[in-house]
Amino acid sequence: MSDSSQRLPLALTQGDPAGIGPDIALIAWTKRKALNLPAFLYLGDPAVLKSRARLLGLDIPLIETDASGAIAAFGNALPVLPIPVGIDVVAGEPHVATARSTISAIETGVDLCLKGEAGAVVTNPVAKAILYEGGFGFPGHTEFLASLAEKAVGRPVIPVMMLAGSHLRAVPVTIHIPLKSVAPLLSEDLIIRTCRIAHADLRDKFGIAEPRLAVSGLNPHAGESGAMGNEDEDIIAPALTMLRAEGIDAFGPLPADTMFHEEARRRYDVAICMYHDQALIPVKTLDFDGSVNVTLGLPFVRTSPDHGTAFGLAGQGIARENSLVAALRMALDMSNASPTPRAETA
Ligand SMILES: NC(=O)C1=CN([C@@H]2O[C@H](COP(=O)(O)OP(=O)(O)OC[C@H]3O[C@@H](n4cnc5c(N)ncnc54)[C@H](O)[C@@H]3O)[C@@H](O)[C@H]2O)C=CC1
Ligand SMILES: NCC(=O)COP(=O)(O)O
Repeated sequence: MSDSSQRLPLALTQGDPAGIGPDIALIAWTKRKALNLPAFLYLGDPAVLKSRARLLGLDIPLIETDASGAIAAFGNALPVLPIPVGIDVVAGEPHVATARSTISAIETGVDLCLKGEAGAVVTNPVAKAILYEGGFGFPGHTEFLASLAEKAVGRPVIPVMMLAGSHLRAVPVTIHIPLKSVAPLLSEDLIIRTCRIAHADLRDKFGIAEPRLAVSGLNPHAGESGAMGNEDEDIIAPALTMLRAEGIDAFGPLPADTMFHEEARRRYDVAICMYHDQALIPVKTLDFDGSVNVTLGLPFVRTSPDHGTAFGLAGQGIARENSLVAALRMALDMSNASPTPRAETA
């Protein structure tokens, strides 16, 4: 079964219950022995799991428990901390009525981490538009988790999204904003803070003694000496000068089109990119099934599969569990690297 040294279960949120979160949680559990999976506690509605298991033709025992019972139960049953969704969920048909339960699962996962009852929170995908319709006031998990962390530790928390796969780690400096808002939002300060957090977490949670940061430009050819835009020279380059003065190995701004080929990737540990697609396209193209979305800068560990809700696959038996498995493994490794929730020590 799971790593015998695992002290705390991982808290796995249900995500959007109409998406593939329940499917991949069930499938991962069936492979727990073969994959030597870390034990997890599913936070969500057992009725949704049962009906999804029926659709997938799986006979899976569930056990309702709190975090304290999850590791012992995991070998024989899928441990669930019940969070009812309140309606009959149809696989592949998202409904705004489930938003409260989706959010509540995330809050519960964070709470368990901060109380030292779970080693990490692993989030299944949510449909952002459904949550917005339900009144959710954050672009995604990343910013919501930071807000929950801020309340717990009583100081500002800057979350940094990193997508990590077998070929590439990449961080978008700006995340879920319209492309037209990227340039106005970029600042030396934002780039410096993002790079500092990526550097610190790669060192402390990923065991990279001296992380090398390759920083992209914003414009084609990193601005071509100002002919194709000024942000590269006026904002990114000065930020890198400042970071190097602090002893951080950050270089660039690099033309983004030539920094992701195989030989270029050997020169760095993480690519710092200026916007969402600049970072996520190469990661998902190189390793869609094996990459993980991890939030750096938090006082607890959070990972997630790199993919979304894939509503068209829910209940069909064709969703692959690989990215969730990678997220569970990474969560355990990271929580072993920083076993004490920082809220307790703040
Ligand atoms: N962490 C999160 O909560 C994330 C949530 N999303 C949300 O997911 C929703 C759908 O987004 P899309 O852009 O369509 O991305 P998506 O990742 O759900 O789907 C993209 C393509 O990959 C396939 N796919 C995704 N996961 C798969 C898996 N495990 N096995 C096999 N095939 C898989 C889908 O069928 C589709 O063809 C959106 O509402 C978005 O906001 C997207 C990314 C991350
Ligand atoms: N494109 C990545 C994504 O949507 C995940 O965002 P988050 O919910 O982890 O903030």
